[in-house]
Amino acid sequence: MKIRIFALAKELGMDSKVLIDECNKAGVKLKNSALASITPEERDIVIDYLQKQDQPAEGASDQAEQSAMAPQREPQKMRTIKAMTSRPQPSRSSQKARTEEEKPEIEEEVSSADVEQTEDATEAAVAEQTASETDAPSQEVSEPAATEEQAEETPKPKDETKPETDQGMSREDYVPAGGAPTSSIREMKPIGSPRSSKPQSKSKKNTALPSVAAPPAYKQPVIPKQKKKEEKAQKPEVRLTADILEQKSPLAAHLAQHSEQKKRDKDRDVQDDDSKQRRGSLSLVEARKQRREQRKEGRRGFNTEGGEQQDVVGRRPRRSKRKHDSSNIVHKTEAEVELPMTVRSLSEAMGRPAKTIMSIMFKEFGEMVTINQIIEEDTALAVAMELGVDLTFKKQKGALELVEEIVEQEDAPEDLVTRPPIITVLGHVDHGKTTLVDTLRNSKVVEGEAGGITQHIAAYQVEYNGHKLTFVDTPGHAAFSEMRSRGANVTDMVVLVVAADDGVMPQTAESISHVKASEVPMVVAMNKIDLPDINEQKVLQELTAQNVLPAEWGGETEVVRVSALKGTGLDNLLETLLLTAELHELKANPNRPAVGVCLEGFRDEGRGSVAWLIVQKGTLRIGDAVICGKSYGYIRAMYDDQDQQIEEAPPSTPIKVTGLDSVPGAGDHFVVVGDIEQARELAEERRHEGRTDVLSRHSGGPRTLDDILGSAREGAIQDLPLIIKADTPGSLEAIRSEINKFEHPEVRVKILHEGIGGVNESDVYLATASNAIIIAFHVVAEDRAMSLATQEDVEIRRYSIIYEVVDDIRAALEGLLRPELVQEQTGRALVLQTFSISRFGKIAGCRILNGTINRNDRVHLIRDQKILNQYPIASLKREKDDVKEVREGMECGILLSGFNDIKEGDLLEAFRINEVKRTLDSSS
Ligand SMILES: Nc1nc2c(ncn2[C@@H]2O[C@H](COP(=O)(O)OP(=O)(O)OP(=O)(O)O)[C@@H](O)[C@H]2O)c(=O)[nH]1
Repeated sequence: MKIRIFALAKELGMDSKVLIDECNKAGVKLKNSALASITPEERDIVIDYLQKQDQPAEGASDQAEQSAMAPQREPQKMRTIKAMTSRPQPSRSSQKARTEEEKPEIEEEVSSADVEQTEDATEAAVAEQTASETDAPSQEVSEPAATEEQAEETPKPKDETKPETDQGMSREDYVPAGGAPTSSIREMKPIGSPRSSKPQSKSKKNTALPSVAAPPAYKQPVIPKQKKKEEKAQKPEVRLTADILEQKSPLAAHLAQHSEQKKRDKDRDVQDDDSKQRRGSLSLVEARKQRREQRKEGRRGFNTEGGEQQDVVGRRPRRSKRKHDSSNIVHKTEAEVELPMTVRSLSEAMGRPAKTIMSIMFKEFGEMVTINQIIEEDTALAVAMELGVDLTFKKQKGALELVEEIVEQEDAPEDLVTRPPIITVLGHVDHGKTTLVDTLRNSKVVEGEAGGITQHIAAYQVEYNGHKLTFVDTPGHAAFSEMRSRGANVTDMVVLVVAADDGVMPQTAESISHVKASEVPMVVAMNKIDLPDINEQKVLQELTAQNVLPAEWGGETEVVRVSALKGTGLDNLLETLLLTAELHELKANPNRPAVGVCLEGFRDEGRGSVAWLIVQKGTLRIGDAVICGKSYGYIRAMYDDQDQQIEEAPPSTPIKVTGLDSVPGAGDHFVVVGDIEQARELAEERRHEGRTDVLSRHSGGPRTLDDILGSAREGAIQDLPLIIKADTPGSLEAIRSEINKFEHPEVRVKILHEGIGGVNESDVYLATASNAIIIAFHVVAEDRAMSLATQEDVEIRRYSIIYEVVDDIRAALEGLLRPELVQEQTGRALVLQTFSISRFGKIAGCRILNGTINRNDRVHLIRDQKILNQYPIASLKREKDDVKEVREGMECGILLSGFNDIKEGDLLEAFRINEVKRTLDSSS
């Protein structure tokens, strides 16, 4: 095979002309053309020549190089290669251990050895080289003889010759693949034979490179190892045996359902296809008929089979295109809206579109409002009037109202259990109230008091025959009424202490008035019966004079003789009290958050703020969060009336507690709330508002004559409570006799207390507690009473002429009478025609026959001369406009509220209701 010069030059990295020159020098005569060709033998000669020129000392290796450069030979001839004996023989084991990296060293050894190059050997080397590249590992494993080893390695020294060949190299002739400059002489290989990359690595070591920039370090591309595929989660082996399927397991059921559904779908598809096919062949009329039938069937199926909707072929039930069903819109004539209100909430409350409200507000007030804008009550009222709606406001409950609600919350009858009675002891000073309580509880309270006069309310519990009784000792009846005036009406019954030696005294009389006003049962304890020279009958007489008729004289009041000092008759008193309590069935629910009253509050040096409380409902426990008036806190410690620490206090238990942040006032209610934060908020709200605690104050009843009249109009009061103080018994008698002349079944004067002398604090307290007014005839009020009256908003009316008193009382009583309601006819209208409008109802087209019809009037519906009923007017229109009034001769549209069966020829008789004031003389 001829070898072209240009190919050889390329192989050797030489210029073709240079190679031709070299060939000529080596004795191989050639034409001066790159296309000239040489035989392989000639090529070997040339190469040999070139090598000798470059490396004269390494002549031995030239032959090896030549053999490496040798063209293809048949591989079977490789066994004829002669091994060089001078070459150091590597041990078998070391050879085996050699790796690819070690090979260059071996090649060096080989190259330095004298190799006897023969033609056969050259051929064999080429063949071996080919084999080594195609199956390199096999070389190392199979090296039967030294000759073979040499044959393997003979191609490698070829790189040693590179520097020589590089000398004549030009860049134009050879640019190695990949652009990296290389000076290695390429070995001659048969066409198509793979090249070995091994010698190239070696060439870098020994070749003299042209002075060009260092090639970039070549990095063997790292082929990412293929990630080991994650093994799929092993699925449990589920075998659906016939048994399982038959057992109707959920899976079996699902599969059955699924297959059934599939089958059904398939069938339907087939049907559809059939119908499509059929449709194609049917005429239009027939097809329509068929579709109609199918729809009918579908509807039937839908209606009857319900759940089997998938079988239905018919069309879905048509939905209404309207967003809102206008028939559902309710146009109210009365509405209640919660404050604060927005246009939206007002619209919802009245059942009118927000747009309408906004347009009214724009027209009437020139206000542009949005749907979420908060509007004032007045504005809302005006809008409501415009729309013919009677609007009321519902105010959101404040925290205080919520507490009040807790206080007044009624318990279910089944939750109630009997509780001890709370008994207040009243009476004149020094008649023995404290001694009585003290003897009952066997302690020495009296001795501890300053001057022996009760300064504070105190409460104690007494046990008798297994029943508990709670006694409240007050400094006097004023305190009792004061408590009552604060709404802290803890007393279930009263023990009126009357000293047998003293009889009924002014404060006794006042106490009686207070008790009567409070309407609690009373038991009289005739005390000091141990004293000599007492007149029991006289005491009974005086009681009777105060309208307290003793039971022994046929009255209702039990009078028990006792000696508080000696302890005489106390059993009898306790029994009487228990019996009275039993009669009144005093019960409370112990299982609810505690509610009660503060009897007294004070600051204790050791314990801080201490409140003397009495539990009315529920059970108070240590740790409860409490609000009491404007004070709040946790119940830190609790003491009973013996000053013993206790953990909880059921209903009717008097206790002293610590833990409140400040000292609460007497009469303040306490309430257990959810947590301390809530208690704090409530207390702060009260303090912030600066208002007197709604719980500790009066219930907000009327205090003046005008108030009384005002509340009377609401039907709240039918009694006129009076306290009459006069200068003389004669004046008192005259006033009483005049007042008693007023007799009316609906109203009456109720004299709570009458007395000679100026108005005192007791009177004011009584008036406060009973919402009474005080008549002061020819007398004035004491300074303290006056200031108290101002403080408590109690009216003290001063008179000097008896007829003025009578006239005012008459006016007050007449004010208490509910006004008479009189109907006034305003106009009549005849129904000419009716129109049914789905959004509103039936509208009567009317003509006004006489008078006027107002939007706020009510209407009698008259049909065939019979009044069917009366209805308010929901809407009054002239043409399309809402109007307030329609006059005689006009036509209008009337919509009645609550009646939708109006007919032509009906007569509408409009009327309004007027309130006419009544007098005591007029018949009711
Ligand atoms: N002989 C006699 N003296 C009594 C009796 N009860 C009370 N006393 C005396 O009457 C005086 C007044 O008794 P108190 O118990 O302080 O009377 P009070 O009604 O509580 O007085 P104030 O606390 O001021 O309202 C004391 O000196 C008692 O010893 C009794 O049954 N017989």
